[in-house]
Amino acid sequence: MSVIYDRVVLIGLGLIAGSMAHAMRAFGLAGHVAGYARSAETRDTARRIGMCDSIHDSAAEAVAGADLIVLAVPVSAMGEVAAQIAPHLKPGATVTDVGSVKQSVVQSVGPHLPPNVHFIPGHPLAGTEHSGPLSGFASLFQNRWWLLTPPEGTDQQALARLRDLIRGMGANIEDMEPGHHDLVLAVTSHVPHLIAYTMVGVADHLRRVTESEVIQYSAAGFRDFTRIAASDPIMWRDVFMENSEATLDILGRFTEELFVLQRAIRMGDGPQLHEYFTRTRAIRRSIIEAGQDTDAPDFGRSAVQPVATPDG
Ligand SMILES: NC(=O)c1ccc[n+]([C@@H]2O[C@H](COP(=O)([O-])OP(=O)(O)OC[C@H]3O[C@@H](n4cnc5c(N)ncnc54)[C@H](O)[C@@H]3O)[C@@H](O)[C@H]2O)c1
Ligand SMILES: O=C(O)C(=O)C[C@]1(C(=O)O)C=C[C@@H](O)C=C1
Repeated sequence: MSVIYDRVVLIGLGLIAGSMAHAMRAFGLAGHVAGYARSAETRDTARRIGMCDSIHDSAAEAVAGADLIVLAVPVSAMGEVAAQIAPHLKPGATVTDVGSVKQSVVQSVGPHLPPNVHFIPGHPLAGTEHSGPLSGFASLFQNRWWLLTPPEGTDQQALARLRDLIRGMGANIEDMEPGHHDLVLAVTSHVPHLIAYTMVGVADHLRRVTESEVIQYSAAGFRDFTRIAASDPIMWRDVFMENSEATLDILGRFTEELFVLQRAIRMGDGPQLHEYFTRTRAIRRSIIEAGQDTDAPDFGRSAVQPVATPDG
């Protein structure tokens, strides 16, 4: 593949920036990848593993002469970082971010940036429960969505170039309005994480009653929850602080549904439970058929299993 940007700088050197660095280098998408993180320990680790072509001790030095600047820090730190780099940006450069929330990033970053740079916010829908400079890997974005929220009047050339880079890392792109992004992600990512955190919290309380049983007999469903609930506490604190409105909206709907199921169980209403679970199973199938769950076994893509009747 050909070089899309001569000089890219990654601010924040964790899972997402590390994965971008590995992908850009593996696919030859950037002439030079520079990096900066606030903590000296993170910078040292990034140097040791050769994550980037150069690691800098100040954000100002890192962004000097860069064609693309990627903000890959927790959402609450985006505004502060934008203020630090703003006076040092090259005219005509593009600034993007990878934050999991978009409205608050647009509000906190946009006002700091000079009018002669292009700001195109983004969000790769790809991640793991791991964080930090050692957690990145080049294939993270393969066949994943990368949402962009370009403001009205965005320079089309700058946008096309950023899209080329993202496609070059293996992702598929969709444009969205920031408010809509935050609502969709509240449903598909933020509230599911909150539910996982809660369920593991419940089990932790129970563990004190049942001693080690929760761990010893941990079933696959619960283990999936523990993986999600092991995600970075700073990142997720920020997601809920910065996307509180959509999260509370979806959480309200979730609670209503939970009460419906709770009542069906209390009333012994098997048909209602069966009808509900049949609907949700169809959703899982459509995700697999759309190729969005790369971990799922192949049967989901090639054949549709018969739906069991209430009698089995
Ligand atoms: N982890 C995921 O699954 C995932 C997926 C998509 C998007 N995101 C978003 O990507 C961003 C980064 O997440 P991550 O998982 O790579 O996090 P991470 O914890 O792995 O890395 C964050 C990095 O930012 C640095 N940092 C923190 N505050 C800073 C500051 N003020 N100045 C400079 N550096 C600072 C940290 O030292 C660390 O190197 C977040 O906004 C997150 O919402 C995460
Ligand atoms: O796979 C995971 O571990 C993730 O949680 C990744 C995940 C998600 O799918 O919810 C988490 C947060 C993001 O902003 C994007 C992706």
